[in-house]
Amino acid sequence: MNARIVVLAGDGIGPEVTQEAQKVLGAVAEKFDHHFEFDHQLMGGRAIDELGTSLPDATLEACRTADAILLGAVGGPKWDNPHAPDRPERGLLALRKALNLFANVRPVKVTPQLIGASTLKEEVLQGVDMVVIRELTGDAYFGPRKEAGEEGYEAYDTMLYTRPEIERVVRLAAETAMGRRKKLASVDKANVLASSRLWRRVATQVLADYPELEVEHVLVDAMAMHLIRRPASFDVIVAGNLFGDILTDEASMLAGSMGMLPSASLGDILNAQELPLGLYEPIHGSAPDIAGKNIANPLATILSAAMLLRHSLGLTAEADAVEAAVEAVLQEGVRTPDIAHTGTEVVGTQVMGDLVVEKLLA
Ligand SMILES: NC(=O)C1=CN([C@@H]2O[C@H](COP(=O)(O)OP(=O)(O)OC[C@H]3O[C@@H](n4cnc5c(N)ncnc54)[C@H](O)[C@@H]3O)[C@@H](O)[C@H]2O)C=CC1
Ligand SMILES: CC(C)CC(=O)C(=O)O
Ligand SMILES: [Mg+2]
Repeated sequence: MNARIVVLAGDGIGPEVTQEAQKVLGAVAEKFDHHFEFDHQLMGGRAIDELGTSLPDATLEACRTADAILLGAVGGPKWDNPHAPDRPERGLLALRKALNLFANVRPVKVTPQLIGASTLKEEVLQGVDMVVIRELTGDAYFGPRKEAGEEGYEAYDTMLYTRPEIERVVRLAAETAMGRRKKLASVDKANVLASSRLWRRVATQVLADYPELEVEHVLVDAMAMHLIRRPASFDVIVAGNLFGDILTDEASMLAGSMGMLPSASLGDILNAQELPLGLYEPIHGSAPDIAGKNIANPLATILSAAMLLRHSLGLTAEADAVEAAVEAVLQEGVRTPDIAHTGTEVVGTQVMGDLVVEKLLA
């Protein structure tokens, strides 16, 4: 097949990890006889530096007309001034909103080979296999906000959810759970927040259509605890934007590292007539502390590329092949520093990408 994939490398380790994922996609094209065009576009901090805006019009247009989008990460201390007219993260939020990518699907799976890389006990990690669906275009990230002035007296963000925004993401989560182990946990803070009380009411109404599902409503603070106490008991978790963002960084440590969790940001896939345009990115940020050192783990981005193949290009065998190649490399005991443990061989970002390609083409 022919496909145009927009690559938004971004800032920090973004270019390092997307380079490896592109290498793997190139190998997929070679092995399975596809033609992938990689269309590199500016977004985030580099776009602010070069074009004065975090989401240039040309980037948005290239994304709208692409078959799929692969993103590294944006942001960094260089752009942290609260009084600057634009911020790298704003471009990413605007892109998600403009493409109506309201569901961020974050699978969390514990690979047996990585249990030794975790600080958690083996009996807690055995059998962990969940999907967190994080609402992506609402909540405090998009509600009315006021930045503190120079005097720093007052600032606010507004947690705002509407009924349709909750309905569509909970329905997507319910359908996902129906195709899995039929268990769904909905996360909120309904004891305190009005937006969470609406979330719980709407979720309860939507889930009444799914009597086969085993449903639990969990307060977010308790969820932070349950995630590391009984992670294997969760199948699908649905949460608002802010809670889902925080809980998945926590959940990444079940898989061993932030460098291991991929994600797909999707729109209305339940009613789509054709393969959906999606944005695929690791859950981590631009990791300025390790940028430029060739030590970032590219596997989250490579696994995001596998999700891209599966969801936006419909290439299931190819996606499976990428995931199998990643597993084969881990099986051989090769690790980037973030997932290294006793008895493993430590390699850099580029070698890790090369080894995945080697396994894929073997
Ligand atoms: N989607 C995006 O573009 C996101 C951007 N950010 C931005 O990234 C910047 C840094 O944020 P942080 O809070 O430091 O979060 P971060 O996710 O970039 O890093 C957190 C920690 O995890 C480590 N880490 C992250 N990815 C890794 C990888 N692939 N391999 C090995 N170690 C990895 C980092 O070295 C750091 O110690 C900020 O400007 C933030 O706004 C943060 C999250 C998401
Ligand atoms: C950079 C932020 C907009 C979001 C974030 O942390 C994420 O998408 O995981
Ligand atoms: Mg995050």
